[in-house]
Amino acid sequence: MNKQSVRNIEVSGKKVFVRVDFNVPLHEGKITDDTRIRETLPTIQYLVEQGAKVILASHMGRPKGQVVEELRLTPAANRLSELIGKDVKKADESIGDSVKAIIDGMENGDVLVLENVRFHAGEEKNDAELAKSFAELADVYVNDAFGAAHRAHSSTAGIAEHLPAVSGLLMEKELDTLGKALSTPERPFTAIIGGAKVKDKIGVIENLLNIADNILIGGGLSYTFLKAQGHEIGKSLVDNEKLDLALEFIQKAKEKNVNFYLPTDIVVSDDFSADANVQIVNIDGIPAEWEGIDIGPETRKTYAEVIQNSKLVVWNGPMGVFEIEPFSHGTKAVCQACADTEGYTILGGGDSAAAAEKFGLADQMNHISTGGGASLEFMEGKALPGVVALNDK
Ligand SMILES: Nc1ncnc2c1ncn2[C@@H]1O[C@H](COP(=O)(O)OP(=O)(O)O)[C@@H](O)[C@H]1O
Ligand SMILES: O=C(OP(=O)(O)O)[C@H](O)COP(=O)(O)O
Repeated sequence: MNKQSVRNIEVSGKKVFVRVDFNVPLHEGKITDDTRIRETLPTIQYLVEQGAKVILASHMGRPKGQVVEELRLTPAANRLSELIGKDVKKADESIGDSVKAIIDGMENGDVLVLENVRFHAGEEKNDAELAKSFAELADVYVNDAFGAAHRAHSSTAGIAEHLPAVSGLLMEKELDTLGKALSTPERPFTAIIGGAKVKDKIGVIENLLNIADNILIGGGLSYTFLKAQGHEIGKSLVDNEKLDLALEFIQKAKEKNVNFYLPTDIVVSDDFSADANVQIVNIDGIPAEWEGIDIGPETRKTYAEVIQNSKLVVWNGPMGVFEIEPFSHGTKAVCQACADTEGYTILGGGDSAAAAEKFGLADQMNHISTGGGASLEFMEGKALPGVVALNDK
């Protein structure tokens, strides 16, 4: 990576503002998955060991510039304290005199979690005044929030104009792993794209057509392609504005000798529930009132074989509605193939990571990215504002 890391600068005795992504899932005030907090521990522990005053800032959810009680960072601070076995202070604000007073009372090696930065409306606008107010709290800026690196906000981009700005260890690991894998991919390189966010994900396929050997399409994304090819897709998820683009991608894949796989059979259902009627049909047999909900057994077999024979696999997005057991088999088969292959496997996207956890296969992936949108934008070849803002080596 051509950006300076926290290991390249002196932090001992310094006030270090660390932007982390503690945007973890919460249910009734309890954290249901603390992966993002655990993944930040190497940076936090490094700074504590170096005797820095560690000031952590994060967003949580999308409070739109208002104080939303349920989106405070208190549960994250408490969880962090348990994980590092050390008292963690928590501020009720993220800027201003009250925060400065807390920081003035910090000893070297102390850790403070600021309040949700998105309680200030300026954060998402990359407001210059807010960025200055964050910068006033510290001597050094560290960005370890890979999950938010695709956002140009005051705490991810603007603040870097005022302080020496370097990457944290998680940021470095994510960029190195994704960067190495995609710049000189081991071949055959297979990309698997699924999930429901058709608009967000279709763009990544364009760049993958330039670098992958095989592209496997599944999940809700499939039906836009199948419809574009003239198949009846019933009530399946579709983005009618992307039909031409879908056809263009299929054509480009042919020109570039990329093997572009679409499902050949589908699990369809007449309702979005576990006790719905279910059928397995080939792609010309989707009944008009039914919905495609998972890839079928033949597709699963084909996809698993491609994955087994790959040297690099990048997977983003489930193959079906895996949350409901009868529709989880496609995602499970792909996940199992990723676990079994000797190739290097990279998994991105919150739901895909949750699926791997659910099937007990998460620890068999080589890298699970903490960024969904961020890893997608990285794969699209876009510059990430939170990285661009850091000091070059
Ligand atoms: N055929 C389908 N129809 C509707 N929803 C689907 C289908 N296949 C998968 N999904 C849904 O897609 C969601 C995940 O999509 P997405 O957010 O794009 O993935 P990720 O979080 O991994 O990036 C899951 O909740 C899953 O139920
Ligand atoms: O959870 C996140 O995004 P992700 O679900 O795409 O990984 C990040 O914390 C960014 O959050 P945002 O999409 O509200 O800017």
